Amino acid sequence: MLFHVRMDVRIPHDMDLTVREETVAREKAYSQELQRSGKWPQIWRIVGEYSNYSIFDVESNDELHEILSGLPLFPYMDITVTPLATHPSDVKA
Ligand SMILES: O=C(O)C[C@H]1C=CC(=O)O1
Repeated sequence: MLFHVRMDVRIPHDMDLTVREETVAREKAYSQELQRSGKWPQIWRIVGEYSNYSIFDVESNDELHEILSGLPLFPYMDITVTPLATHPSDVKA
């Protein structure tokens, strides 16, 4: 199942710098492990924003929720999930 996910990062300005750097480093490692596994095949920075558009390829809504809620930055993100279906005009389908 494919999902389009928008993540808007909203780290509080008063967060301790060391905690912020450690959390962002853990986020990067978590994300890259999922990218290597194939569960998170695409991630794109949205120009001019601390936000990304991502594609997830997972087995279920529950799996996606588990992945997203495990993001170290999850408490500091607004997340919008859009389920994707095959388009009838897609030449690859
Ligand atoms: O920077 C972001 O867009 C937030 C987050 C998603 C993956 C990652 O490494 O950081």
